[in-house]
Formats: sequence, structure tokens, C-alpha cells
Amino acid sequence: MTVDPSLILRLAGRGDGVTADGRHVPLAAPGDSIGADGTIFAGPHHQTPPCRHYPRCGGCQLQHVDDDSYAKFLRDRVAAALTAQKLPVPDILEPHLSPPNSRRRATLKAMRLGGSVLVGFNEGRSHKLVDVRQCTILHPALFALVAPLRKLMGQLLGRRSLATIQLTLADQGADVLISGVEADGLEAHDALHEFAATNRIARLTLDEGHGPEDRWAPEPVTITLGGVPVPLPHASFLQATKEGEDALVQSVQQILEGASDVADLFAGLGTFALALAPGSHVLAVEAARDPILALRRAANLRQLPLICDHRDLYRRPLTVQDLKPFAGVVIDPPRAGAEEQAKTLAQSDVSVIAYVSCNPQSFARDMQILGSGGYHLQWVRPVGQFRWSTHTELVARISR
Ligand SMILES: C[S@@+](CC[C@H](N)C(=O)[O-])C[C@H]1O[C@@H](n2cnc3c(N)ncnc32)[C@H](O)[C@@H]1O
Repeated sequence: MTVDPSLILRLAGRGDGVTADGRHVPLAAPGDSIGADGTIFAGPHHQTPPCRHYPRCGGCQLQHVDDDSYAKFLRDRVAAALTAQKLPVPDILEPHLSPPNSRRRATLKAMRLGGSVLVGFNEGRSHKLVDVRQCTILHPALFALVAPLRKLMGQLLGRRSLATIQLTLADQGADVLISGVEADGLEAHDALHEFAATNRIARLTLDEGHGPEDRWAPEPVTITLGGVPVPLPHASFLQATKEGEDALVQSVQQILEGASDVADLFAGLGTFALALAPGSHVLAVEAARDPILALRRAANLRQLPLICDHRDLYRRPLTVQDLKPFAGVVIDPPRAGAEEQAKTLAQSDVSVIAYVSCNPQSFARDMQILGSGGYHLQWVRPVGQFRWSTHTELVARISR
């Protein structure tokens, strides 16, 4: 059977459609066909992008692609990374896709342009800002703050400054951290107070270049993980959506079921440690001081069987000896992966590993190291928390 050379067969890593004869076509979906003049003729997997800022806004490159094709894209990213390391591709389970408007943490930018103030995301591969009037990914409780923030930034922004606004949805409501403005004086104080009170902000913090300073925090701010409220330090890592967190936790619990002693490496605020601790003894290891102290406080209050270790796993990975007590390990490193830790794990007796990754390439490299120590990759579940972006995450079951 001959294939039409102008038919889009797949999506490349950066999201372009790829024709049967190998051309890369931006904004094309699998099943589209490409006319001689470059016109895209929409096929069965081409959907109407739900956001008016598409395709300018850099956050969502794949809004023109339906869920079937998006899920296949995530699977293909994982398979391609494993194949590049010459590893066999295991069972790739149905991907988790977080629903629209579920993102509970995001970083916005704000600047003046002419007489107006823009608040939004960067355009794709550019420093220009898209002034967002609609957003199909942000949680409604966070998007509701964009217009009030535009007004506030009009009162605070200097003529040439570019401010960064980090939004996180905590148990008590929105946690807002603004950097890149100076807010001295009564007028600035009143503007901040009015914004916080009117919008029932949980905590409003300014970083004027000397570290975060709370300007409004009527009660302690927490994030509940595994049913346990944990004090939320400024700018902490949190899985991007609650639905993504639930999918990851469920898979990790399934992988480590029955393991009585578990190490949670790169533990953050304890997303996995707190979900596992009621049934297992857990050692949580994390390099950032504030989150590991917050986790220790929360776990101690509940008298959970959880020990916290403040430790840099790049410089001092757990040794083979350190790993001896553990039947299971959950490891969730930053984008760079965990090469040094994978080397000692490869020599250890740990029988099952739940590997959570936000970068299929570094995951595949670490899997190669674990494989050389006798571990097998049993299955991978891709995770699409950053819906409609090319950012691919995963959770994998690895065992001896
Ligand atoms: C992807 S996050 C995962 C956090 C946590 N597992 C969760 O799901 O919320 C990676 C974590 O690794 C921590 N980290 C970064 N470099 C580290 C290092 N060298 N040693 C230990 N932890 C590190 C970060 O502070 C962050 O909390």
C-alpha cells in the first residue's frame, strides 16, 4: 500500500507534524494532509483549539491535536527515549491526561507596554508577553486573579521592570509570590492590602531582591499531601495538578505495595512519603532545607513512621550499604535525572523501584545504568500534567 507523502503521520518531539516524506509542519495534527502551498487540510485528529491565544501563547503547543493523538504523542516520547538508549520498549500503559483548567501552580510575567500593563505567559520561543484574557489550563481560582493582578501591577511596576508572579493553590486559597517590584510607601502598602483582602488571598509575599517577605498571611499556609497538611514554604515544588499527583501516587503505591521499608529519594514536601507512611516505614531524602523541615514537622505532629534526611543526592547518593534496609525505593529527581544515585541503586539489593520522571531522556539514561545492574523495566505510564504542551512525564515499575 502506498502512503500519501503529504499525510501527517506523527508528531515530532517539539510538536511539529511530520509528513510521510519527512517534512516538519508546525500546527499540523496526525491525519492532516499538506497542500503543495503548505495549506493544512484538517484530518480526523485535528481539533479546534479551545483557547483564543493559541498558537501565540507558549504554554500549549498542541491544542490543535485531539486527546487520542496527544496520548499517542506522550507514549511515542517515552518509547523514543528508550530506543535511543537501545533499551527494549516495555508495556506503555494508557497515559494520564490532566483535565483542562486544573493547573494549580504557574509562573506569570508582568510588564508595562505603552500605556498598559500586560500579565501573562511568554510567547513560544520568545521574550514577548501574551496578555492572557482566557486560559484553558490554569485552575479557575488562579485565573480569577489575573485581572486583579493586572490592576495591582499597574500600581507597583516601574517603567522598565519585568515582574514574576508565582501562583500556587494552597489549602487556604491562592499563595502569591511577586518578584521584580519595589513596594515601599503607604500607597504600595494599601494597594497590596486591598488586592489581598478583596481577593481573599491566602498569602501574599514580595521578593524585592532580599528574599521572600510576607505582606499578608492571615493564617499559616499548608498543602495537604496524603491526607496530612504540610506547611507550604515559598516557591516549593508541587506536582502541577492535583489529578496528576493522584495518578502518580496511585501508581507508586501499586508498585511499592507490600514493601515494609521504603526510601523516597528527592522527596520534596512528601507527596509520596506521606502517601506511603501509614503502611510502610519511610526514609524521605531531600536537598532543599525548607521542604524537608516542613515535612518533618508535619510527620512528627501525626507521629508517622517517617524519617527525614536533609541530603544532597547528587553529591552524596545513598550508598549500597545505606540502601540495605529498603525493599522498595521511589525516586523522583529533577530534569537532569539521578545518574550517581542510579549507579549505587544498580549495585543494591532493592527489589522494586518506582521511578517518577519529568524527562524521558534522563530517565532512559538512568534505566540503562539500572539495567546494567540486572534491573528490568516492567511498565511505564506516561503522565500529561502539562496538558497540550510537549512536556512529557512518566512513572515506571522497575524490578529485579
Ligand atoms: C521533581 S521534584 C519531586 C518532589 C517530590 N517527590 C514531589 O513529588 O512533590 C524534585 C525534588 O528534588 C529536589 N532536589 C533537587 N536536587 C537535589 C539533590 N541534589 N539532592 C536531593 N534532592 C534534590 C528538589 O528540591 C525537589 O524537591
